[in-house]
Amino acid sequence: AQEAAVRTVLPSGSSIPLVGLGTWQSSQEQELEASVDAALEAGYRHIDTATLYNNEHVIGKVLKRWLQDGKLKREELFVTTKLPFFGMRPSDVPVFLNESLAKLQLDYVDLYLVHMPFAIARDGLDAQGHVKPGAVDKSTDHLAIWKALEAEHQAGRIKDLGVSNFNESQIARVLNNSVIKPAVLQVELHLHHQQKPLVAFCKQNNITVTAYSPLGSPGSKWISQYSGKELPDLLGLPAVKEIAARHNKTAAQVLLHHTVYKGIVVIPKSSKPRRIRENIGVSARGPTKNERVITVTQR
Ligand SMILES: NC(=O)C1=CN([C@@H]2O[C@H](COP(=O)(O)OP(=O)(O)OC[C@H]3O[C@@H](n4cnc5c(N)ncnc54)[C@H](OP(=O)(O)O)[C@@H]3O)[C@@H](O)[C@H]2O)C=CC1
Ligand SMILES: CCCCCC/C=C/C=O
Repeated sequence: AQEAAVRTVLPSGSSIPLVGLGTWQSSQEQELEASVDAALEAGYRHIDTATLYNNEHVIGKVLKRWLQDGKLKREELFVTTKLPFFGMRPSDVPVFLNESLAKLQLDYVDLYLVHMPFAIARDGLDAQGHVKPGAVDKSTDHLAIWKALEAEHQAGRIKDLGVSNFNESQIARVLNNSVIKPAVLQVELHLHHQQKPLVAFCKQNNITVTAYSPLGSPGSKWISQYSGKELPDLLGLPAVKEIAARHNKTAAQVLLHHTVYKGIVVIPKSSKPRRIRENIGVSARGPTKNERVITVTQR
């Protein structure tokens, strides 16, 4: 819980805790309620959600209870949610933000991300989660959406703005044509996909990076489905297990530490209280002279 207090400051002056709770694929209500409770008990103050996850109402219910009971102050919390790819028109921004705030039972979110750089029609995904032919809306205008987001920031309903799954040129275009700069980039990032050039670009531009799928999203097929590349079981890698044994840590803690010590935020998802506690038990300090850093070729 001590490490949970480690935060990185964003341009607005707010600060984002380096370890947050991921909640994608956590839609089973009772299980998610217990997970958020366990996370808050363990010292998490950063929760990552999205319109797409269909679970903001559950998170809101737990947060309201903690806030009402006086166990938590709003300013201690850091809540991120995201504009869905079926809401990529400027006029959609207030609609989806209102919906998120109502479900989360909050007056503002700490961070609002454009979830994906592309847009699809509301009914654009098939039952397998694939984009239906013709469903991509090529008229999406990132700058027009950004202006609508800036208006919400101005109105005090969003503290910081950011993007997710954007590449360098997409981020640069927003950077060069905005008043409120993107504070955070959330991307897939883990031992086998360290995103070094993108991280360096973000650092140069004062953008904090958040690593999603920091454990490699074990058990989920979505990374291989969209990238076309199979990820090994990162938790089972011999080097990771060896380091874990040497430091009396778990494999998950080794993977998270490898990202967090570089100042990159991690948002591991778990529905298991024991793992939720384990995942926040990582140190943000860098390696000492005698410690070996794992070097892995990017895929
Ligand atoms: N912006 C974007 O486009 C995306 C954002 N995200 C965000 O990032 C979060 C994390 O990414 P996600 O893809 O969920 O993947 P993670 O890398 O966080 O892996 C989650 C999986 O790891 C398991 N797990 C968690 N902790 C441990 C542990 N200590 N030991 C062993 N297994 C563990 C979980 O199982 P169990 O629950 O059973 O413990 C779950 O199956 C998401 O929940 C979401 O908030 C994710 C993908 C895309
Ligand atoms: C076009 C399909 C995209 C799948 C979205 C997966 C999102 C995951 C979590 O944020």
